[in-house]
Amino acid sequence: MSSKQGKKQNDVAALLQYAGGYRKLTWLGMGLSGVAMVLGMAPYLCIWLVMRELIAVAPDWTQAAGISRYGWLAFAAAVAGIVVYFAALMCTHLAAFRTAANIRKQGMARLMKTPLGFFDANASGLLRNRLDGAAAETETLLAHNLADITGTIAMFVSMLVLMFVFDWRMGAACLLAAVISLAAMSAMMGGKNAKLIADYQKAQDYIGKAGTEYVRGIPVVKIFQQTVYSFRAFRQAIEDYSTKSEKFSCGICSKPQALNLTFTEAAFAFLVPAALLIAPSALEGGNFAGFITNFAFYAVFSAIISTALARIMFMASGMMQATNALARINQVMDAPVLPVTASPRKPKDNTVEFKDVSFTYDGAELPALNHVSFRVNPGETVALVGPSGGGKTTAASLIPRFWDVTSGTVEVGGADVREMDPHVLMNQVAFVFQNNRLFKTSILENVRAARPEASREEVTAALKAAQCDDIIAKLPQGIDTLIGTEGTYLSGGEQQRVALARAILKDAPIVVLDEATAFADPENEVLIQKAFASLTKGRTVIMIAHRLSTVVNADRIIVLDAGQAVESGTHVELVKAGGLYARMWADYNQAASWRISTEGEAM
Ligand SMILES: Nc1ncnc2c1ncn2[C@@H]1O[C@H](COP(=O)(O)OP(=O)(O)OP(=O)(O)O)[C@@H](O)[C@H]1O
Repeated sequence: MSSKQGKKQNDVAALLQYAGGYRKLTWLGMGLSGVAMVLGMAPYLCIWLVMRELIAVAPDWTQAAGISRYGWLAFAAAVAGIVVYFAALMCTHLAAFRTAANIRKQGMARLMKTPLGFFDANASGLLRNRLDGAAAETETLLAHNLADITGTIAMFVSMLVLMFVFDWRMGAACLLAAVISLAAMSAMMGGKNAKLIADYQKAQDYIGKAGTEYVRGIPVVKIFQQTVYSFRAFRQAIEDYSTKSEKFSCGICSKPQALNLTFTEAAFAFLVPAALLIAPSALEGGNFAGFITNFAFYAVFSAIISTALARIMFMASGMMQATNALARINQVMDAPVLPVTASPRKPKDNTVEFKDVSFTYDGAELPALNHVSFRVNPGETVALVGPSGGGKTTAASLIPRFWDVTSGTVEVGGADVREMDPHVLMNQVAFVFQNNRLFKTSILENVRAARPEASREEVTAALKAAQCDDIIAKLPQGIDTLIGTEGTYLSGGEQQRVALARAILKDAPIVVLDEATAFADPENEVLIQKAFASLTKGRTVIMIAHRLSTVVNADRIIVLDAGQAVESGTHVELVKAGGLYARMWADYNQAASWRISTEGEAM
């Protein structure tokens, strides 16, 4: 057996690992399918027996007493074949459904243990779709193709037996066509063509990805009046696909495919000359009736050769699908896992401390954070400010372990976050980031996601504290309204308030929030500020501040510039110090005064 074939079998075995105890059902299904196929051959044998009897008694057909018995036998075998095949499919389907369910479950479990930062580079929706698609493909493969493998093998073996048992010469003539067809098929799949197939599949994958990117970018194209040609990647993908599919078609579908197609249907073409060669000796030998019986049998039987070959083709494509599905499943199963300590430490209090923290993103040359140290005492509010790209979001992301530090430690309550039980860490800290997603479910369930055991009253109170009364009032079914459907969409500012209600309900002693109100109108902004106040009251707060007006009252301000904490102090201290913060404050005030004067002129 070639190593490639071995690998494909391993792929199937690897997929079956997910079936657990149900694997036995797959084996049973495969066995039954083989039995069904042998039973399916029995009617052909009966046809031969009927023909032999008819020819033996010709022209006095009334003497053919046994033919009805053979007829019933053929009928019984055909019915039994169908029943056994049905049972085989029941077994393989049960195992396939279980396998697909297990793949989905294990994949989701793996993704739950993956550091959150992983999803920045690998969209979670895409991963889920990939897993879902591969699991669905596995279902078809395990439910049908595997059963058909044994069926096809059984069909081939019984076909060979029947071919040689009556007249090996005519059997060999029928088989010759099959051999040529198989050789053409293997030439089609192997050698240079294997590369053509791989290139074609890659191009197909690439066009899919480029297409998705293109559709996502349509709004930008429209806004900036760009032509579709600005989507060079997509055009390139189309061109690449057309070249690869042309090469694929010419390589695969030329000679070998022509041979394959011709000879799958050509058993008869070899049978007739073979019969003409054998006929004289049959006449001389005095067994012409036997010869005619055999010829008639092979003429009928040759039809199933093309069926058998078609099944082999399906089998090969099923194996390819298995390899493909497994590769996609492995992408999810091989996702990195957040290391979890065996003996976790408990936080003593609600302090957050960065001790000489450095962090470099995978593949980046420069660190996003460079030896940063600061401490936030329980109940304090500390604001992270600084120019764009300074490292504010990165610093905040290290607290929930979106990523782990490259060096130094991030501590919560005196415990290194890497040494804490992730559940304890998550219960200790509430996070409100800019892209807080709301689920396509009711407002009630969206908020309750923070604490599933919370009562309806608690959710309502959290929504009230997050200034969501106006949102609830305008929704047809109040907090039970499904959002994201039938026109019940929330604006960016409204979504942020619902996300704040979620964080308020969580009632964690430490809050990390990204104060982004860029998309909120003035009315929404006031409400968001009030919601922030409810959320942060009495808690340890680390706030990523984009607008300096919100940090004036912070207990401390850390200025991050190019990954370094360049200044630290209160607003008054930092303005007095005359450094980067003072310049940012001056710029901010100037911008604010420009806004006031232009608004004044407009009026
Ligand atoms: N996922 C990522 N992979 C690689 N580099 C990243 C990633 N996210 C951020 N960076 C880089 O890390 C540096 C710090 O980025 P960060 O988002 O923390 O800055 P920021 O101060 O929050 O900026 P802003 O105010 O614009 O949100 C930047 O140079 C940025 O390009």
